[in-house]
Amino acid sequence: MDAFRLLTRSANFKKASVPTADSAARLPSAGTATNPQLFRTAEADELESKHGKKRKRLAAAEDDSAITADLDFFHTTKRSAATAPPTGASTTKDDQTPTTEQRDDDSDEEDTMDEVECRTILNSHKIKVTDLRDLSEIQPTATEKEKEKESKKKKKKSKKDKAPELSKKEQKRARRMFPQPLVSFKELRTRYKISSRLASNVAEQGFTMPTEVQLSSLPLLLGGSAKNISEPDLLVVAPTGSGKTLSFLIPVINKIVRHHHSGADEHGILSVVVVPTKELASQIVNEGRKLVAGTGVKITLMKKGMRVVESEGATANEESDASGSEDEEEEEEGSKAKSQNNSPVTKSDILVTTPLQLVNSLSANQTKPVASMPLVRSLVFDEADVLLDPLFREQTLDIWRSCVHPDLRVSLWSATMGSNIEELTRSTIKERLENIGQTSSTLHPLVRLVVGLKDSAVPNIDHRLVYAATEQAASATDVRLRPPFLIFTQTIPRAVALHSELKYDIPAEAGGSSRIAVLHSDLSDNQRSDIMRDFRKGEIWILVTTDALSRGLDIKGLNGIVNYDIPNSAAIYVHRAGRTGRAGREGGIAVTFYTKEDIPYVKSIANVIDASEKLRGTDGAKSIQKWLLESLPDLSKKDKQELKRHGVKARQLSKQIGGKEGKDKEQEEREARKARISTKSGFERRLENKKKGAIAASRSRKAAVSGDAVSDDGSWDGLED
Ligand SMILES: Nc1ncnc2c1ncn2[C@@H]1O[C@H](COP(=O)(O)OP(=O)(O)OP(=O)(O)O)[C@@H](O)[C@H]1O
Repeated sequence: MDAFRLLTRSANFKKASVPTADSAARLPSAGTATNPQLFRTAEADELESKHGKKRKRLAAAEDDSAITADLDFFHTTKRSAATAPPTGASTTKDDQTPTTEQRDDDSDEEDTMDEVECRTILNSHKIKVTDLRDLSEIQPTATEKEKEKESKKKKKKSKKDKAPELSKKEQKRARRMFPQPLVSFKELRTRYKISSRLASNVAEQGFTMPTEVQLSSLPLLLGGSAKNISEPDLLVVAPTGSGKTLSFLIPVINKIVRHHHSGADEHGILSVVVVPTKELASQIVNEGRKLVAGTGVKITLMKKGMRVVESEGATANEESDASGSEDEEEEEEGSKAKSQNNSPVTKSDILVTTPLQLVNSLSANQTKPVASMPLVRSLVFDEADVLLDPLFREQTLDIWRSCVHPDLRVSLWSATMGSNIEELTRSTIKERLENIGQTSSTLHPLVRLVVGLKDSAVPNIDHRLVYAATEQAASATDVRLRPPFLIFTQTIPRAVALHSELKYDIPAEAGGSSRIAVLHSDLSDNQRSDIMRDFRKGEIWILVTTDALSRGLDIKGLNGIVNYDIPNSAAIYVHRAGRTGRAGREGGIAVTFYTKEDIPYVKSIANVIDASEKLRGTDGAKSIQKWLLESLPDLSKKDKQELKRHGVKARQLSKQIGGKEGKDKEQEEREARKARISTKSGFERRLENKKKGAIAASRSRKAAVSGDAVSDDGSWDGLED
């Protein structure tokens, strides 16, 4: 396929190919205001503004219920007078001076919704909250009633005294929860009494209304919304780009502020956030730093060689000074320079890490048993399904088990979650408690929160499934993509090959090859972070990558993604596509090319696209036609697993290039030819080669006549002996 022609159609500065002002204004990169909520009804709007209005009287700030209010995606918003922290506020002591919000502390006390209102709002936002405890623990009174009924029946009909059994429907109903939704960020302070400094840091982000996952998870995690429910362990499935990061960071930070204020003489890591990639870890640390400013809470990115707990042989004077600066870089540099054993124990409250880095640190690079982290109260697994996938599972569970505090709460977050994760979570919670000698009666609830349709792509982006017959077949499509965008391939060699094929095609007037880069896990950490920095800054327009960047990466102005190779599973499609259309932004495009080798694997992706288009509710313009869905073959479970593990077979060869010893040169060349990604057909290349050959032959003939030797490529080869 003529990939570059397709990929850069809008990077070409010819007039005709530049998108119109209208279409450009709709693009994520235009940074226009948007409503970050994906699902809502007029009924919910009415209820939310009714409850919002009560607060408006008390809080002198902007109206939360305005759907069209400007969002500031580029962080140019200045702290407003109403939300600004007091001048000269201490950077370590929080909540010293009363702010507007503090004075409004009691404002929401009586503004409690009834269950019908809560239910209406949650349903309208497609939010489903389920208590996963045993039924007897959830509604002892209901079962008591059932028992009574049963015994009456028994008397009448003289039946055996059996335990009551609820129908599946009744069980589902009994498990449903309707926590009071958070209709505005100001409620964080007024109803949930979070730290005033944290509340003003949230306000400073300029967000006008909570997204679905925020409005439902924050009340659960901050407590006080669901009757008789203490802070639960939480399993969250919510769309990509829906603001899950803020949802877990706010409660984690608030808990630490409270802990600091409680006067507890404990210093060390209190919360751990585990994520699958370094890029995501550093992105979360950046988000976290905005939220912890001035709260006295410290958030740190896990780095190689960092020590996170006191291990045998470490002495107190090896610890870094608690009064030391907040400058993370300084500390990170310091820890890099020293070997792990004599480097100081990191003084941080929140650690953000990939599983392997933390396990290596806790086990002296896996030479000792994994040390425990006795103070950790909050453990967050972001992209939990991949963390609990066999690839990372053991490391993730090691970290979980190493958190031995009895009050530990765990939360698992992702846009996709296999059914096995729920069971694994349940059993690990029980096992951990048994290991630390707690009985199951001390179990707190495990709650599941689902926003929208489980495992589906966001409804606010356009999907294109493009058939390209073979990789070399030219494809005529009307897909327009405007940088910045990401291109995903199945393997590292394919990403490298595609990058080499495309890099010289960017016109010099557009910045040439510096506008395109390739990022994958074989690059060094520094190379990866430099590339990410330049991509975020807009210096790189097109980034070719593997699934290393398919999860979590948040670049608000990303206009689209291209699946140059189809994803290995429907879940990966959801995550790759979800790199665009963040926080409800419209205009993003996800293009997926498929060749005839891919046909057996396309159906699950077509199904995801179909579901997302149904969710959007638009009639007409559907990219997946019914006939296509019906004609695509279904994949067996075994084949699905095989695909997930190894990708499309036809592209596996490229993984092996240069990887096997003892291969003869000819074989390697043959494989390299297969791995090469070409924007020209084999026929075109053969023609070109013939032409080159003819020119070279003619030159050699001329040279022979004049007595000179010229090689095939026209360079001087010297005189023959
Ligand atoms: N209430 C809000 N209003 C507007 N934008 C928001 C809001 N909350 C978060 N955002 C922004 O939305 C973007 C996506 O947030 P985030 O990265 O947390 O998504 P996510 O749900 O973790 O996505 P993914 O599943 O892809 O990791 C971020 O740029 C964030 O700043």
